[in-house]
Amino acid sequence: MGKFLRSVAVALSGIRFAIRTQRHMQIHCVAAILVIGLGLMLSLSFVEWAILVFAVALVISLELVNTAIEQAVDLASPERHPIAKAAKDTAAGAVLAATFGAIAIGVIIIGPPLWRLLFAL
Ligand SMILES: Nc1ncnc2c1ncn2[C@@H]1O[C@H](COP(=O)(O)OP(=O)(O)OP(=O)(O)O)[C@@H](O)[C@H]1O
Repeated sequence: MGKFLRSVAVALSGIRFAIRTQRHMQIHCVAAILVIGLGLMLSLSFVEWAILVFAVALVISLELVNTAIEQAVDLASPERHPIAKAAKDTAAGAVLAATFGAIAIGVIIIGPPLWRLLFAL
């Protein structure tokens, strides 16, 4: 296997690890599938797709980084420590901030056409 393919394979195994072990990652993936399904139903514009895909990718990427930080902290500090807590809480905060942004983007982009579809206005 070439160097590039090996890098892709290890990155995919990291994603699989996060999906297998992190409940929040599973929730983000289900939400991403729902958003993409709704987007296909509502025939969004290219710009709307670009913004939605970016928002979804940002949340999933930050959840992966959060998982990496949790693993590294557990390895470096299996005992409880205020700095370990700060590292984990801050990483979780990054995911939360991106999730709020993605929800806002989803409501702004998907809300109006979904409303029209459901209530035929
Ligand atoms: N070594 C530690 N020292 C101090 N506080 C910790 C430590 N490990 C975890 N915590 C605290 O417990 C919280 C939960 O940590 P945990 O490792 O269970 O991750 P989590 O937030 O439950 O992530 P997930 O459920 O997505 O795996 C952390 O956000 C932190 O506040």
